[in-house]
Amino acid sequence: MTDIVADLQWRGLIKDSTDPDELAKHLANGPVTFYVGFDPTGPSLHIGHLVQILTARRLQQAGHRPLVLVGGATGLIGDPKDAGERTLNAPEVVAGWVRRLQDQLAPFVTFSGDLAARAVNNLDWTAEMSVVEFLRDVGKHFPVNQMLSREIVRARLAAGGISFTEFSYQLLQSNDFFQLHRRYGCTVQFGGSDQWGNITAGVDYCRRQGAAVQAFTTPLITRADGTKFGKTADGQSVWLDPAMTSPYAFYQFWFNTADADVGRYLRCFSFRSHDEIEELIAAGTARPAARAGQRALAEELTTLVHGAHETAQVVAASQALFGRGQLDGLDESTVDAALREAGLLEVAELPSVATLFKQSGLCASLSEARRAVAEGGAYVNNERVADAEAVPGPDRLLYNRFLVLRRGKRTVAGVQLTS
Ligand SMILES: N[C@@H](Cc1ccc(O)cc1)C(=O)O
Repeated sequence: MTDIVADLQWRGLIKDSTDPDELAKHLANGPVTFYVGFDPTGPSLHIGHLVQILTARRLQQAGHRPLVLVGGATGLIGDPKDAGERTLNAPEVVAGWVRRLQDQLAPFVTFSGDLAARAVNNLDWTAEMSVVEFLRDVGKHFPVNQMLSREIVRARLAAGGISFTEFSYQLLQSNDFFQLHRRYGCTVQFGGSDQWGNITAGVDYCRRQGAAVQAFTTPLITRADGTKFGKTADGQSVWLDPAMTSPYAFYQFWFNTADADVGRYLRCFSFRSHDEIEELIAAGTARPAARAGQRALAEELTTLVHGAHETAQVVAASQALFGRGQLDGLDESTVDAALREAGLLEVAELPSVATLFKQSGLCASLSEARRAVAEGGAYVNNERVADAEAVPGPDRLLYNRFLVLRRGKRTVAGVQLTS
């Protein structure tokens, strides 16, 4: 067995733990069944969940058995958050999200072999519990004064209050840990650092009933410049669902990682060896402009989440857009996503090249556009434009609707003919 705790520590993936030495010993002693839970609060997981998803994958690769929980019950209740009371979602909606999240999580772990993962849903043991059972068997173990001292509860009380529903959430998550211990011998729970309160409540609850369990959290991923991790340049969340965030945008998100962050992100997200990561970091320090670390990170994560074909497409598209490859070989969906990311001008009829360069924002005025053409720095579909007044013919359109405009080496925009 590899020393997974040392590896996780090297990668900066352990924030809190019940006891790091005990945890290391426990995980060194043979296969351990562990769990991590996700609540269905929407139709897709996002990049903020990736740390937990990949930590589960790492633990399985290190010889442990994952229980991947999607909270069909807890998703109906809502984990209290700073922003205030959540609105309850309809049970059918939550059930649909449970299925989507289960499908989304499945590719990251293996469901066969000795260490086969298991998908679990806390609705299976929560729905059947009666109120009397809940209050007698679970509630009796939870001192309200301790629950009140939790940071999130204090914050919510100070900000006006919290419903009994959300206040009770931690009892459900605690009961999950105990149920998974009883049913499958689960002895470790981990989650994001915001889960430490729920997780320690569960550890206490299990231990009171004689179950020897341990837990840890992964840290919140931060950016060196203080802005929130997980948003694209234009402030959109980065979702794992390709219909919500295109693989192209997903790739660009990683590719745009700041030099100050890339070393930390490689450790935390990449499955490369420590040596390979150190080499990429050293290469980045020597030649930051080559963005070797960013490229490696973007390729690896896009492949993990969207597969090799999509990754090859987005890499080809990001090169082709900037004149370093063929536009012809790209899938229509990739062209669409890439141009949307670059900025897409929609027109009902094609005007002159100069007008396109102005309307797309690549040039500030028609005279600037004419100058760009005269200087040989204006391209349509990677072909240098000779005549600023010429109107591109329909034969120039990719997939009968797109044009790629480029000014110089770096600035690209798309045109879509909408008629
Ligand atoms: N509370 C977790 C999800 C979760 C739900 C149930 C559990 O047993 C564990 C985790 C979250 O909001 O992210």
